[in-house]
Amino acid sequence: MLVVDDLCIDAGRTRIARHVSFEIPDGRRLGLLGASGSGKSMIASALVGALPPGITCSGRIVVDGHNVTGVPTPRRPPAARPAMVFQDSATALNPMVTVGKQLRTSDSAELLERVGLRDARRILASHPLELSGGQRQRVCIAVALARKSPLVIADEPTTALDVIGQARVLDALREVPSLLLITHDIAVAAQLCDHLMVLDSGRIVESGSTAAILDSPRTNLVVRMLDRARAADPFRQLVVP
Ligand SMILES: Nc1ncnc2c1ncn2[C@@H]1O[C@H](COP(=O)(O)OP(=O)(O)OP(=O)(O)O)[C@@H](O)[C@H]1O
Repeated sequence: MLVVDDLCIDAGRTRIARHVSFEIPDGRRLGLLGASGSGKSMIASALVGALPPGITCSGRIVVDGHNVTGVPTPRRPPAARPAMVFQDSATALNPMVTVGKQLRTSDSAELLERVGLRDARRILASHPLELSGGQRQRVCIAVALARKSPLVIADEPTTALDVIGQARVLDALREVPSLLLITHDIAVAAQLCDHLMVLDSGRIVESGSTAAILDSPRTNLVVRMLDRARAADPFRQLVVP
């Protein structure tokens, strides 16, 4: 269980996140939505204690009963270490170490298969920069799954993928115990998440069950997101998972 209480994130005098509070009870899949620059990735970084230098936070982040505000993941008790899929797969992996060595698990081929990577032997022997962006993105997801953490935080995990790759990754993420999915795409969030939370300029402007938000959005921002998603792909229904 994750509890975030009154989280504020600041870059000097600029406030990036404003009094953000939410919970992820065990078993929940929460989608964090918002336009580019609204503060989604910064909130994710705060949750794993990895804010960039010069960025500060206040408030409280509690994971599995431990107050871990500002504490980097490796220094936390094991139960309070969410697995993180960072947005930039090129920098998230160590370029000098093969995928196989970074996955470090006996079921690595099966994990790669689960995220839609079939050529497991070649990929395990490759260094990250020998892979395509979409392959690297799926390796990052496999690395997060390998941690077997009760909570996975995935920041835009499907942006480099085609629709088939995207579906495989969403299926794999459906299996994790609890999930925070960060995305600007309400159609992706609606496919995977039972609850949604919408951020505008660092402030939560709407939150609730996916069904309630799709049925009766309360803000113009969400109405516009839904209109855009339906116009972009009229064949895909926005359905409640
Ligand atoms: N290192 C930094 N120093 C100062 N400000 C930063 C830094 N990194 C990001 N910001 C600012 O913080 C705000 C939130 O950025 P963030 O990356 O969290 O947005 P986001 O919602 O994840 O956007 P995107 O969907 O484009 O990834 C932006 O205004 C950005 O300019």
